[in-house]
Parts: sequence; C-alpha cells; structure tokens
Amino acid sequence: MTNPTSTTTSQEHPLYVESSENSGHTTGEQLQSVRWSEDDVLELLDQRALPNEINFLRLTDVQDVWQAIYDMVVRGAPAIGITAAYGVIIGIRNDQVVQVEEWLRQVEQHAAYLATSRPTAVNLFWALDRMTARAHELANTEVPLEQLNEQLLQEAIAIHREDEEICRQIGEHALTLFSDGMGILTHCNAGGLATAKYGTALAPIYLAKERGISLKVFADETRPVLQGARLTAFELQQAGVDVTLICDNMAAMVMQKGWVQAVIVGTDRVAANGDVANKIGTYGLAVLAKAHNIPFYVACPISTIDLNTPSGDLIPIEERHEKEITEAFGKRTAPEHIQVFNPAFDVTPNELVTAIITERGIVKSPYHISLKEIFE
Ligand SMILES: CSC[C@@H](O)[C@@H](O)C(=O)COP(=O)(O)O
Repeated sequence: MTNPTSTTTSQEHPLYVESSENSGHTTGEQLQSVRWSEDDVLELLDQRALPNEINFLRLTDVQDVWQAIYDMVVRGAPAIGITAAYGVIIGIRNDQVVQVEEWLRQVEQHAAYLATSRPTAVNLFWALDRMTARAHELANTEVPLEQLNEQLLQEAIAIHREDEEICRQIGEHALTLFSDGMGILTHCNAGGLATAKYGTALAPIYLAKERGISLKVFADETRPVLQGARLTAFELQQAGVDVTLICDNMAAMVMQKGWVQAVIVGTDRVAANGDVANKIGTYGLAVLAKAHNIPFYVACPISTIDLNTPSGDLIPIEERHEKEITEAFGKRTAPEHIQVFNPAFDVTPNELVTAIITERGIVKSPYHISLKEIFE
C-alpha cells in the first residue's frame, strides 16, 4: 500500500466478534468484506490474511483504494465494484473544489483512475459508470456544491445494499436447480466475501442451509492464490456448511466417483454470446463436467453481463505477478529465471455452460438471444 493503513479490532468495531488472529471460533455470521464506517471511512477486510487473521484496513486515500483492489485485499467482481464506488467518494472528498464543473471533472478523473486497477471484472467499470452517471445528474440539479459529495455517497451505498438483495435472488433461482443430498463443486470464491452478502455461486448453498436442505460442497483450492482454500472453505465452514476442500487436480476423480451432481461458479464477465470469464481453472472444470455429464452453472448479477463484448476472446484477461506461481509457503518453489505464464482468468465457451443464473431468473442457450432478453 502506498500509505500506511491501520487495522481495526473488535474493540473499535463492536459489530464483530473478532481478533486480529483468527482462533477458529465460528460466529455463524457472515463477515462483510466491505463496509462504510460510522465515521465515514472505507473499511476493507484484508482477504490476503484469511483465514489466519481477521483484519480490517481503514482507507482514506484514493491511491490506497486502487492499491487494495490491485493487491486483492478485496477481490471478487461485485465486491470490487462496491469498493470502487466508495473509492470515488474517498477521492473527491480529499479534493478542494470551488465549482460544480470542477467537481464533476474530478469525479470522472477518480473513476478513470480506479478503472485501471484490474481489467477483467466488468462490475468495476459498471459501478464506476453508475457513479459518474449519478454525478452528472447531480451536477445538473440545484444541489449546492457542499452537499454533492454526500449525495453521491448515497449512490455508492445503494450499489452496496442492492448487491445483497440481488445475491439473495440469485440464490433463490439457483436453489431450484439443487435438491437435498446433492454434491456441489465450486471453484475460487464467489461467496459472501466476494459480494455484499451471500455471494453468487454460494448463495444457493447459504439458502439451502437456512432451509434445512443438505448439500455436500467440494471446494477447489484454486491455485495460485488459493481463494477456494483460504476463503470458500473458510466462509462455508464458519456457516456450518458441509464442505470438503480438494486440490484443483482432484476434481476429475471426485466427479468420477459420482460425488458431484452440479458445478456452480461465479464470473467476472459474461460476453454477449454467453462465453464466461472466471478464475483460471474454470474452463478445465467445465470440460470435466461435460465429460461426466454433470451440469455446469454460472451465477452472477446482470451487472456482470457485458453485452458490449461480443465474445469471450475479446474479454481482457489479467496476467498477474510470476511470484504467485514461483513462491509458496514463504519459499521459492521454482528455479530462478524460469519463464512463467500466470493468467488470473480463463474463458469457458458458452456451449459448456448449462445455464446462467441471475437475479432475474435462469438463462439458457441460445445465449446471444436469452442474455439480451433479460435486460428488456
Ligand atoms: C461473485 S465473485 C465472481 C468472480 O469474481 C470470482 O469467481 C473470481 O474469479 C474472483 O477472482 P479474484 O481474482 O479472486 O478477484
């Protein structure tokens, strides 16, 4: 991080029973990855430290918000969007502007800057576009300059609150595809930690738990950053869900044994033809699911559907630092100077996607028609 950030503890924030070292105590309550504090500061759960430590970083500078997204303090498409929306407020609040036109220019500048933090998740651009569109509306009203920041903050709060309800609706639709006793495999983390609450792919699992429907979840560890092991296994275990952690290369065997009746994942961007970008390894899972005749579901809010990108080969795929692959367990695990390819996401072709589950319902092939229809 460019500026030092402080961590908060349970004493400062009585909402959560937490210590900086996670004792393994299960609260049954989902941790929020993004929160806007009572004293108007953006607080992010540092997901890099999970599951060992529960630390919240307090951010008061737009550069630190950019860095937190880039460094994956906060990650997951919807959570990145929510964070960036608050990031615009953090940025504009630190500016000394004397005219509405200047305020609007600065809002646009902060949004453009935050948009450079990560390239694949379209929710980032969606949330920033929504913030700038609202800023334009506000600039054309009689709202006095000194109230503009507060009014714009309400848009960020709305994006945050709406996401919780959207995820719950995704969960309701997705749960119609699952039944008692099913084995479900998931990849990466598309849970509460990646969203305002519930998650996308994990939402039906939380709703099933609430309703006494028993599901057996297999969580891929998700190399190289281990979102499955560190985050999905952690949050499902906290919620009392039956979850089993496997290495990514064990998914085929688990399917062969007949333990999995559905795969469900989140996504960072769905192209207009239904091609799906998600965490690296997702494509392989979709191929495996087809080979074993298992449905492959993708869960996302409609803000993740990008009708402006015609097909998956046009989705920008982030490549991350080689150290994610050449180092592990605090040690170097590959020879020095080895060539490394480290894409953070891959694209699953639409023909491998059984259905896409959104807050508006379940969408099936032909996606170039059905995806357009859900926006109507
Ligand atoms: C509801 S989150 C959906 C996706 O963002 C998720 O599956 C994913 O791939 C996250 O990648 P990450 O690199 O951890 O941000």
